[in-house]
This record gives sequence, C-alpha cells and structure tokens, in this order.
Amino acid sequence: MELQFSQVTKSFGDLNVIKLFDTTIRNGEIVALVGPSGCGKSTLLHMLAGLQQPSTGTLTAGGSSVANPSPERTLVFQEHALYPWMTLLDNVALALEFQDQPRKASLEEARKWLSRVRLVGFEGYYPHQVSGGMRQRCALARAFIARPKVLLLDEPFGALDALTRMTLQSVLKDLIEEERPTVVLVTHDVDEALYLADRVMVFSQRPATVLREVELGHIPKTHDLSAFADVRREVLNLLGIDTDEHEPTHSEGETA
Ligand SMILES: Nc1ncnc2c1ncn2[C@@H]1O[C@H](COP(=O)(O)OP(=O)(O)OP(=O)(O)O)[C@@H](O)[C@H]1O
Repeated sequence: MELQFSQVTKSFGDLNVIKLFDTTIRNGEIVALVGPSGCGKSTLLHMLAGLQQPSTGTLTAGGSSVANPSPERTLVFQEHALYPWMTLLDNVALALEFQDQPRKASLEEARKWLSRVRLVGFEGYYPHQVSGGMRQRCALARAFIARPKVLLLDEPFGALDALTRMTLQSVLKDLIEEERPTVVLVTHDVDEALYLADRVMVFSQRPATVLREVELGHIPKTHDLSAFADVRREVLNLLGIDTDEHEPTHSEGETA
C-alpha cells in the first residue's frame, strides 16, 4: 500500500514538530527514519497509524486520507506490546479475533505464526515467563498474523541486548521478505536501518526536516555491512557522531 505525505506539518500547541514533510513510500518499500531524540519520528508513525492528524497538509494510504486507525496499518512498539494476563497463543490469536474471526480458527493460525517465529513449545506461557526477545518474537507474530498492508515499527528492538536484537532483525527481515508489507521503521540504530531498509531518511533536530535520503535498494543484505561503510559514516556524521579514526599520539621517546 502506497503512503503519501504532501506538505505535512505537525505542531502540538506552540511546539513545531514536523516542518513541511513530503515523501511517497512505494507499495512494498521499507523505509527507515533516523534522527535525534525528540525530532518527531514517532509523531510521523502515529500519523500513519491514524492516532494523530497532520496540522496542515495531507497524508494518504492507498490513495485514501488517513483519518483513523485501521487493521491494515499495524503499529509495533518497543515494549508493553502484549497483554500480560494472556498466554502467548491468546495474545497472537487476539489479532484475528479482533477482526471477528472464529476463535478456533484464530488459535490454529496463531499456532502457525508462533512456529514461524520459532516459539513452538511456549504457546501456553505468559509474557512474564519468557525473555524480552521471545516477547518481541510474539509481538511480531501478532503483528503479521493479520497480514497488515502497512507495518509501522517504533524502535521494535530498542529494549533488547545487541545479540538478541540482531537475531530478531533477521527474523523480521525474513517475515518482511515473505509477506511484503510496506514498512516504516523508526530506529536509533543506524546499522538496523541499513540492514533492514531500502531507503533511509535522516532527520534534523525539531522541527524535523529531511537532511538526507539514502536509497539502498531492495538487495540481499547480511549483518556484515562493510559494503555500506561510506553510507554508515555519512549517516552517523549527520547525526553528530564523530567517526574519524584518530591516530594515537606517541609520547616522546616511545618507539614505533
Ligand atoms: N501528544 C503530544 N502532545 C504534546 N507533545 C507531543 C505529543 N507527542 C509528541 N510530542 C512532542 O513532540 C516532540 C517529538 O516527539 P516524538 O516522540 O515524535 O519524537 P521522536 O523523534 O520519536 O523521539 P525519540 O527518538 O526520543 O523517541 C517531542 O518534543 C514530544 O514531547
């Protein structure tokens, strides 16, 4: 589903958060939004989810104005995504039950999706009984089971340790490749953006404007991002991170 921002601005009272944002996100494209904390990335996602409205300008999904939340556009958060009083199986099945699908069929489908994210054997566990990584696998199963046309990811792995995050990024990449939703990912992790996205948009401090857009293309990628070293350096520099390798200074009398 194509997403189109035309001359979108967003303010909360006197606070200007988004300044004239224009972009078209193609059907099936994976776009990552990176930028300084508080610049307005989540606000853009919330507008796409239909939770916030632009102050001025227009936002469309599949050619229709985005006015309300819709099961076609699913938002996945960093945490608190699962209902703690429900088992993993019920959490996943609920997404279909919300769409008025019969309980038995929903549970059957939920089992399949828990298997796709490699959670076989944990169907009857409650969220607090499994690790953070397993909870996010379950959250992904719950997001994908309803086969959304648009997947909105807000720092989905921000609360996880680096190794678990990389594993979950691979799980997500496979699911995206198989299901082909249009994806908008907000992340602080530049490597995550480069690994998952076809296009990376780098935002300025608030009010957010686009400093740079990098087209990576829909090409097979691994976690070895050495082919993207130049782009990585450029994006980090735009975010104010110094990537220069400083030569160690030798003190007097030291031999090389
Ligand atoms: N509902 C709201 N009412 C008032 N101000 C808001 C609201 N939502 C967001 N803001 C403000 O808008 C600004 C942008 O917030 P937003 O969460 O979009 O930034 P962000 O780039 O996602 O930040 P972070 O990377 O830290 O999550 C912040 O100053 C925030 O306080």
